[in-house]
Amino acid sequence: MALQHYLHLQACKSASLHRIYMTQSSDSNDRKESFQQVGSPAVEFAPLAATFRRRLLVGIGSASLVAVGANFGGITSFLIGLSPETGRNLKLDVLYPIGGYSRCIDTNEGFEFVYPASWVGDQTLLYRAAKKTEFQRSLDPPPLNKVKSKKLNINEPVVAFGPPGSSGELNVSVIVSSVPLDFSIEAFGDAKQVGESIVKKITGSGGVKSQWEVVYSECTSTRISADDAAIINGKSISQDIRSQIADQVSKMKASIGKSPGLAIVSVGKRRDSHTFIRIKLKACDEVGIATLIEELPENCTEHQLLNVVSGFNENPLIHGIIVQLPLPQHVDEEKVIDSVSPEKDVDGFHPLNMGNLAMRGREPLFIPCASKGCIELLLRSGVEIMGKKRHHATVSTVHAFTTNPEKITREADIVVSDVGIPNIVRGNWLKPGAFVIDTGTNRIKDPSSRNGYRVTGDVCFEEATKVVSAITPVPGGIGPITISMLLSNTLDSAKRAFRFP
Ligand SMILES: Nc1nc2c(c(=O)[nH]1)N[C@@H](CN(C=O)c1ccc(C(=O)N[C@@H](CCC(=O)O)C(=O)O)cc1)CN2
Repeated sequence: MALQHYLHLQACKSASLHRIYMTQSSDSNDRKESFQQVGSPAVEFAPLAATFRRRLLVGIGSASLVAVGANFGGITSFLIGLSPETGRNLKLDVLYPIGGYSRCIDTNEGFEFVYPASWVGDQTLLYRAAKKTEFQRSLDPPPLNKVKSKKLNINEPVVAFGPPGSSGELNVSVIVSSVPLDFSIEAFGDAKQVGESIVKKITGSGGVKSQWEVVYSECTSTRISADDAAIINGKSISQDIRSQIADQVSKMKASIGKSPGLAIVSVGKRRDSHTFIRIKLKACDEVGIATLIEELPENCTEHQLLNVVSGFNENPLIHGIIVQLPLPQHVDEEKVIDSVSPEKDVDGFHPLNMGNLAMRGREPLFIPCASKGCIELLLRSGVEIMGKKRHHATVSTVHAFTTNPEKITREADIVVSDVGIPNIVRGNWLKPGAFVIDTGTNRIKDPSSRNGYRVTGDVCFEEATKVVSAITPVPGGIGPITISMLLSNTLDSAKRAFRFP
């Protein structure tokens, strides 16, 4: 959450107005850096900095961002003529100048201010603002590999205004800046005092008050949700991983003329299993991993299934084998998993690999894809996994018979959910600032969607984003990263088989 302050201020010349500096950060790193701005109010107010972040918005000036308003047959100007103060309170100056001043309101950035009505805005900034608004209103889906847009220069104003034809020597600009969570502009005095001290600072006129006069000043505070959780873009992370894998696969092919091969065994007609298999086949294709698929009917015998696995175990073109789970009731899942060669067990489910993963000082040939994906995501996100088991962490497991699961979950810095029940993990189960990985893939009825259902995770996303620092969405979070780990395991297996570095 963030706190916004609006300072509405009209400065009456005669000294030149210089800039009021504010900075708007586009991501959390910027937010931290914005306190470094030398000479800005953010720096001036930095001693108030505590642990959290808020935004300070201070504004004067501006023109053309204001929507062109009508005079409604003279009614507006009539009302304003009766009482300029009432007109200002009603914000009619957005539409029609009052006493030579107009009002600019930017609901996106959360600021508003009044400015000399004759002034004009900086065209480049206006163009950029218009483009941003257009993008936000667009119904087109965002690009798949959306890169967070960063402002080129953190010191750059959001809007800047000056007299027409001038070259900026007299101007008012607005830069939106981070301030500490406990920041309060009221601590600097009432609206008039704050206005005066800012004008004093920017005009450099110290106590020589004869050069200027604050004619109108107002402070308001509004909470805005600027510090919601980071939503991890699993698709984009998985694309990075996949392009590295594709590079290595093509190097392998160029160097030894061989490619990794993955075999998939599917039993029955489960719709979700078929979706997952399709996703896996497509991903293999993208990176150059060859695939073989064996589809068995729901009523196949265990013996038939074991024979298929055995064939793939012997096949030198195959470096990875997965039997899509779950299997039908009449098939012994344990026997099937045990039948996969540990050297080709790219799911990492074979007891030898599981056992080695669990035992200290042992190295499994493969780590299960979802677990490996979680570690990969945490490492790539710069999350320190201190105290963990393999990574020196303390791990607590909550299951169906755990009493008070919310209490245990609330103590965790990293939460990985794999329950299979939509929204079971509520916002109040989570520690503020936690990193949440939601591996649940639950289909819930949704008549408004094309398939009649939609996929959702185990975590109540809307509640969680208000509490945690980062969360993986479903779909598009850990799922695609898990698939990338399957590709990575298959490549590793082929490298081992070919003794390829
Ligand atoms: N042999 C295996 N069977 C199963 C495994 C497994 O690892 N090995 N895990 C799960 C399902 N699973 C992999 O097979 C899997 C789950 C989810 C995704 C995924 O990418 N999900 C998408 C959404 C997909 C959708 O729209 O339905 C996402 O989260 O973005 C991939 C694989 C059970 N069986």
